[in-house]
Amino acid sequence: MTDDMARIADLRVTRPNFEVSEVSFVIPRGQVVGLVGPNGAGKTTVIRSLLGLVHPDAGRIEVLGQPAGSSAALSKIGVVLDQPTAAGDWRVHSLGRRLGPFYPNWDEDRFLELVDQFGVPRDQRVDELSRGQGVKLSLAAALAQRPELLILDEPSSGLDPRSRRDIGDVIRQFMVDPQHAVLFSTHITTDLDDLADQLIVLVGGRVAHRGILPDAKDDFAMARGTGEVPDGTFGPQYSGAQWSALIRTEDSAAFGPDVVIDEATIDDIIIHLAAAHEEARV
Ligand SMILES: Nc1ncnc2c1ncn2[C@@H]1O[C@H](COP(=O)(O)OP(=O)(O)OP(=O)(O)O)[C@@H](O)[C@H]1O
Repeated sequence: MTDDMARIADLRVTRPNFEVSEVSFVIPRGQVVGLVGPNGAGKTTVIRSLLGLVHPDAGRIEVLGQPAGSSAALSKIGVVLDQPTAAGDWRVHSLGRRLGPFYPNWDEDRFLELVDQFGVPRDQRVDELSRGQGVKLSLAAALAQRPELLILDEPSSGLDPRSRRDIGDVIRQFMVDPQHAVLFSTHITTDLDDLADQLIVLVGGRVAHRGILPDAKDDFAMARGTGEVPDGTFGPQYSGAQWSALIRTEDSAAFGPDVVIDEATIDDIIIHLAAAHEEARV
């Protein structure tokens, strides 16, 4: 059995005003991979390519050694996409009966257990659920398929803090099995703390940074000072006379005593790499 759940190599997807380009990464078994980046960075496009819902212009994608989108690959993947489910007028409790036949490993008891655990009302119509309840229902359905790979596209947006913690707990429980893996795209980067093993930062359709957490954060630091912004900084932002910018941690010693250096958060990395990308475009 391969240790890699999925492999993406040199993915290119060309849109009229946008291109995902040279995106390569691996989702190893036993890892939670966090996919982050600003709006429009290409996260959903990469996820949809992994599911075979988007046909790449170039590159290779394999899930469990099978081509993306093949039934063999899809049968092992549980998905929560960033769109409401199409099962509008169905009742929550009937979802399992309707979806189950399409999934060979469907576990109805697990589905209803998760529905109750998440506080989703069993008798409610699916199209009358709140956004957060809809996400929880999708997650319950994804896990009831007994997948090996869980793909979550912004599951935490619209969820209250308690619900986000519940989702984190369910992912941790899923990851107790070392054969499992998760790809998790999010804008709430603190949700990746203590959860993600690997971080992939997409900016402008390209991988701007990738690494194993928590070290991936340590590759960068934040610098701030006044006056002219020194070379070796990324995406400076200004507040009055003060600038702040991302730097490579290994370059810290090159900045003089007037530059204050702090740790960078994942948000700092995204914001300043995106700003640097925008600067490079003009
Ligand atoms: N079907 C499509 N046709 C044309 N352009 C598209 C299509 N799907 C996505 N795009 C464009 O591709 C770019 C990347 O979109 P994508 O949804 O992958 O980004 P994202 O990182 O998931 O963004 P967000 O964080 O806002 O959800 C955007 O500029 C979007 O307008």
